[in-house]
Amino acid sequence: MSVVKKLSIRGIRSFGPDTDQIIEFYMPLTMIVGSNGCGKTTIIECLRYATTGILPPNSRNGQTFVHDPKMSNTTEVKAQIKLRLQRGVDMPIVVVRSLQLTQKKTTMQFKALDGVLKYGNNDGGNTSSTGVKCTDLDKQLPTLMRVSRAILESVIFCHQEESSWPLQEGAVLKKKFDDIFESARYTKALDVIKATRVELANKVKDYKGELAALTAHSEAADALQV
Ligand SMILES: Nc1ncnc2c1ncn2[C@@H]1O[C@H](COP(=O)(O)OP(=O)(O)OP(=O)(O)O)[C@@H](O)[C@H]1O
Repeated sequence: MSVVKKLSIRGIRSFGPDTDQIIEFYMPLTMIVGSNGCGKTTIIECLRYATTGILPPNSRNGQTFVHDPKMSNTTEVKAQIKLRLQRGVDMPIVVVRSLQLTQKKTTMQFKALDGVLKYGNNDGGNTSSTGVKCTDLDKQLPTLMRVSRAILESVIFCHQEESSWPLQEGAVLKKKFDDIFESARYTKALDVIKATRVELANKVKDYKGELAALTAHSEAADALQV
């Protein structure tokens, strides 16, 4: 099981780009309470983005996820989300994701920069990697947390705008459940098991043939010696 310990947000939505805002999470429950627009949803969005790399819906590919540069009278905002998790008794996982929003002449340019990943190993050692590609972080985090990306996306850190997916039409619902239960992986694993069984059965057949031939040779050799 993985536990969320600490989240630091800088330059996301209404969280300004000049200071890190730190949220600590406590066992067994942390309640986030605040007035409308104070940033509760942003906290969930940051947790989801940090663990899966999935941007919030309707965020114009990240452009409205990062703090608006105009609000800080600047042309560029560098944002950072830093998340500390705890896996097992004493195995920390730290992920740092950096984002950048630049005001060009007529457009805004959003960039997700390479991140940082640190985690403790079973043998007591530590792995620390900087400049990790976002796509690699997206794959590694769910594996390290031992939670599938689909469950992080649609269940644990489900965005409020997407939370009615259980009421959607059959095909959409089936796709969601297939993703959550990783049915594609299960079907693939079954195919691999079936193919391996056939391959091993053929090998057994060959070995049996070889054994029969060797036994016959051995009996012939014994007969010659007598
Ligand atoms: N790109 C942005 N730059 C700066 N501020 C932003 C940006 N996008 C959203 N905001 C502001 O961030 C806040 C978003 O807050 P959020 O939706 O997280 O609040 P909330 O506490 O969940 O509110 P509610 O209780 O209404 O759901 C709003 O005040 C919004 O105006």
